[in-house]
Order: sequence, then structure tokens, then C-alpha cells
Amino acid sequence: MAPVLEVTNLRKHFVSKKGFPTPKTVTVRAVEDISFTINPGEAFGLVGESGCGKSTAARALLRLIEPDGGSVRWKGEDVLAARGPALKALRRRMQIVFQDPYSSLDPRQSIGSALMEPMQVHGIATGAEARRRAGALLEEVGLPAAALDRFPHEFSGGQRQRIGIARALTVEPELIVADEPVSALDVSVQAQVLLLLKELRERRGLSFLFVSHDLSVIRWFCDRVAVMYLGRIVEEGPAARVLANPLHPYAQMLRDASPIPDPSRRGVLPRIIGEIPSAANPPPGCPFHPRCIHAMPQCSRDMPAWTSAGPGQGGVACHLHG
Ligand SMILES: Nc1ncnc2c1ncn2[C@@H]1O[C@H](COP(=O)(O)OP(=O)(O)OP(=O)(O)O)[C@@H](O)[C@H]1O
Repeated sequence: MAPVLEVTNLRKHFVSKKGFPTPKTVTVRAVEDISFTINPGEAFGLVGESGCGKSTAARALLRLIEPDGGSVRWKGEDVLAARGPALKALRRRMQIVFQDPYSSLDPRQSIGSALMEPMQVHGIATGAEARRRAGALLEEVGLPAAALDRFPHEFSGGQRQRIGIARALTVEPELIVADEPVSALDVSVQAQVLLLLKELRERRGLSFLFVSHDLSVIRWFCDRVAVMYLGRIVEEGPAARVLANPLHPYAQMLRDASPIPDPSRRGVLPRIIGEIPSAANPPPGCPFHPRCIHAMPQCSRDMPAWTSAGPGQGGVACHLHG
């Protein structure tokens, strides 16, 4: 099966001036040469601690920010080279659901207008037909069609996220990029929104790029997962394998630090060692070596090569497995 999305060596650096009185140029290496594919109908997770570059990667491949290098292909078509109508057509295929449902909706725009606008922009429907479709979409995400005439402040966080999801669906996308879609919501509504996303995925045959720092959410939602650290993918593979039997010491640390539902394992303390280094000044060699309990001399010298974890099991970038 050919992948729908192929990301190869994607790179995004942020350059800014910092310091007083003599500002120095600082380059934050937010995304460093990451590669992955997403198959039709597949949910692919990007997981890692805050600041590892997950959101930047998601935004860069959608060209919400312009990447500095690499290639992104949607069904073989070059996303980074697309301009004008070709880019517009690609944008219709790939839609994003943002983390914060409070800031992603315009407070002065009615829900109906927010949902009908993308349909008009993409020539899908106008007038009464757009309104009919918007009402049906609201019902599909669990809200009454009467919500069309109301405004964002009249809804709770969970309801606003449902509206954000409905808006992403207005243009009939094939891939949803969900950037921490439940982490701003109350714990009590997170599961409902996740269930909705899963239902929509099954009903509509959607593919997902699912960005999250939460391993339990990734385990529940995703088929495959990539673990990011300091802008790089350090391990990738089937979610069941990577989350249960991670090979990379960083992925093992994430697993050990995630909440443990099994009471018999409570008390197993997370082995979080040290702070994540700055992406403006990444360490030489393996970026994880300063925090790694298995670090060897070559880890501070050489970047580990990508090594297969076995047929269908993905791979890992770590000298322990080289
Ligand atoms: N516009 C920007 N200008 C400068 N640096 C940026 C910008 N956006 C992100 N960064 C930096 O890039 C790195 C990656 O950030 P990013 O938001 O992609 O990480 P993340 O893993 O999604 O974390 P979070 O979950 O906290 O958003 C961080 O060091 C961040 O400070």
C-alpha cells in the first residue's frame, strides 16, 4: 500500500537575535531531518517532551510555517513546491485540529460562519447548501445544528474542540493533523473528544498525524509512533511495540515516567534524569547522551545511525543497537 504522506529529512530552524547589549544570532534547531510515512487510514503518533519539535514538525509539513529543508509528498505530489491553486488543493486534503480550542475560533464569528467559510473558499458549497452541511457536521460531532447561530464563548472547552473538529471536516480532508487535541481540556472531557476522533477516523477512513506528549493517548489512538527528542526521531515503529518494549533509552524513560494504570507497579519511580538541553545548543553525538544512563564514549562523539528493529518493527537511532 502506497503511503498518503511521505516526510523525508524535514528540517526547520528558527533564527533570532538574543542578548543585551550585544545581541547574538541564535539558531534553534527545532526539527532536524525527520522522516516518516503515513499509510491510508493509519494513525501515526509523534510523541516527546515539550519543546522536542512535535508542533513545529506538524506545522512545517502543512506549510503553516515554511520548512528549511527536506521533502513532503502527499500521494506523490510535492507539497513544498506547490504554489497557488495546487497548494490550495493540497490544503484541502490535510487539515489541522489545534490544541487550544479557545484561541482557534474567532470570538466575533458565529459557528455557522466559521464552518461555512472554508466550504466557500474551497468551492464546496455556498448559501443554504453550506448551512445544511455545517448543521450536519455539528450533529456528526455531537452538537445540535442550532449551535450554528451561536458564538464560541457560549460553549465549553470540549464543545469548542468539537467545533474545531467540525471545521476541519468542512473541506472533506483525508488526513487530520491533531496537535495535542485534548491536552487543553478537562480530564473528564478528554476521553469523549478522543472517542469522537476515533469514531470519525473509522467512519470517514481518515488518516491521522497525532501529536501528543501523552503515551497513554498515543497507545490508545495510534497504529505507529515516532519518538522525538531535540528535533530528531530517535525511535519509530508499531505503537504496541514501541510503547511496551522501547529500545531507545529515551523512549524507555518516557515509558517509565508515564502514569502506570497497574496498581501493582505503582511506586516504580520515573527515571527522569536531567533537563532537556536547549535546541539552540544541542550536544554533539547522540542528542540524548547527557541524560542517558547507558551512555558510552562514542555517544558523545558520533550521531547514531538508524538501525532496524526487525521486520515490521520500525527502527531506532542508538549506539546500543547499532
Ligand atoms: N516561532 C518560534 N521562534 C523561535 N523558536 C521557536 C518557535 N517555535 C518553536 N520554537 C522552539 O522550537 C523548539 C520546538 O518547539 P515545538 O513547539 O515544536 O515543540 P513541541 O514538542 O511541540 O512542544 P510543545 O508541546 O511545548 O509545543 C522549542 O525549542 C521552541 O522553543
